[in-house]
Amino acid sequence: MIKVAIIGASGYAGAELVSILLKHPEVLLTKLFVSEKSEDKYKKINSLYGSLYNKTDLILEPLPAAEKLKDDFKAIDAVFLATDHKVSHDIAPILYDAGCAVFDLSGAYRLKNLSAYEKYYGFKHENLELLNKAVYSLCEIASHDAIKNTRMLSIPGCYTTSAELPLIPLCREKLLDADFAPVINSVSGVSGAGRKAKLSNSFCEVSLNAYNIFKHRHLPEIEEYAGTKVIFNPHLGSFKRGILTTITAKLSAGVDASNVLSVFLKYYENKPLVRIKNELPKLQDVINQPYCDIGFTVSEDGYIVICSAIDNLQKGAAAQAVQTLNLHFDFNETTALI
Ligand SMILES: NC(=O)C1=CN([C@@H]2O[C@H](COP(=O)(O)OP(=O)(O)OC[C@H]3O[C@@H](n4cnc5c(N)ncnc54)[C@H](OP(=O)(O)O)[C@@H]3O)[C@@H](O)[C@H]2O)C=CC1
Ligand SMILES: CC(=O)N[C@@H](CCC(=O)OP(=O)(O)O)C(=O)O
Repeated sequence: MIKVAIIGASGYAGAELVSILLKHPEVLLTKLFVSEKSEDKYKKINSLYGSLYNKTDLILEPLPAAEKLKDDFKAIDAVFLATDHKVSHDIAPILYDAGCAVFDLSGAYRLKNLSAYEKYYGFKHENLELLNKAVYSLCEIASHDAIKNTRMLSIPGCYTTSAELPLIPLCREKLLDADFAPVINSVSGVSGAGRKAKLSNSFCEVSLNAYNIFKHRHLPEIEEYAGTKVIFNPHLGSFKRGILTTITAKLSAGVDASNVLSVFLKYYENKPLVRIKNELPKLQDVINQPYCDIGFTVSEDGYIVICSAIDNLQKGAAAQAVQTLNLHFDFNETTALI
């Protein structure tokens, strides 16, 4: 059994982690943390999330101050950071030095392109040594040896997971016309914005609208890992969870639907959490599930439209983080997930 802690456990991604990890036979969920000044400190997590009633009595503890953090985490094998990017940026090195395997769900350790942190995240990255150790854990694509051999695991973004799983194979195998930047339209449920109340996420304000076009922080992440310029159009939808992504691209000359299917099967046939479908995927098939469903259609004149569907809190966050933990500790990849 490994001892596991979650920082940011009262948030949407953190609570999803609790729910998954309670089912994990190799994990002893030991500690849950919120910020030092949290309104929820010392509450039971099951008082915030009724679905956890009778499943755990764990309490949300205030995170100790930085000076104490290293000693307090020496007995912990793995820690999940379900915290804001800057919080993760600041505390990950301390937890790493305490000897923990660190699974960071934020964007703080995803990009190797340093200038993107200032432009898209609004802070200068100051932990370059740890950033160099971080492995970007898109589990179906990343090297499993790399995931095993580092203790700094950076979990991909939610929109990016839904875009990169279809795009990376097609870009790597040069099936897409490089002169035509793929256009990615994604619609996310409101839980993607986190649990804290904000006017833009309140019931009467949420509609269906695009936002942050050309400046969303997942744009540099998709471009870095798919290796292509893209146009990324995120949308907020009036539903709780899930992301449906529709990608329009132009195929390279001579490429047809059978070539696309062969490449998807080459990458994903033996990957239990990516399902290649012969129809366009639906959100309802992946909600509360750890899967990414992918389907596509090709026009007679060589364009392709690919759709992917994930649950933002599962394959887009907590399930992918647990999948990474499973690979890191050599457990079965889907333990506690399916
Ligand atoms: N929601 C989603 O779909 C996805 C989220 N992510 C990423 O996961 C992370 C968490 O997201 P999400 O769950 O939505 O966010 P929430 O806002 O729902 O939760 C944030 C959590 O962090 C805690 N927290 C805030 N400040 C601190 C601090 N200084 N120290 C310790 N804990 C703190 C909050 O509790 P309190 O404020 O009470 O202290 C809360 O538990 C973010 O980096 C996000 O970008 C990634 C993929 C998808
Ligand atoms: C609907 C909504 O607001 N979604 C969030 C993205 C989800 C998220 O948490 O971003 P990371 O995956 O980078 O951590 C946003 O656009 O900022």
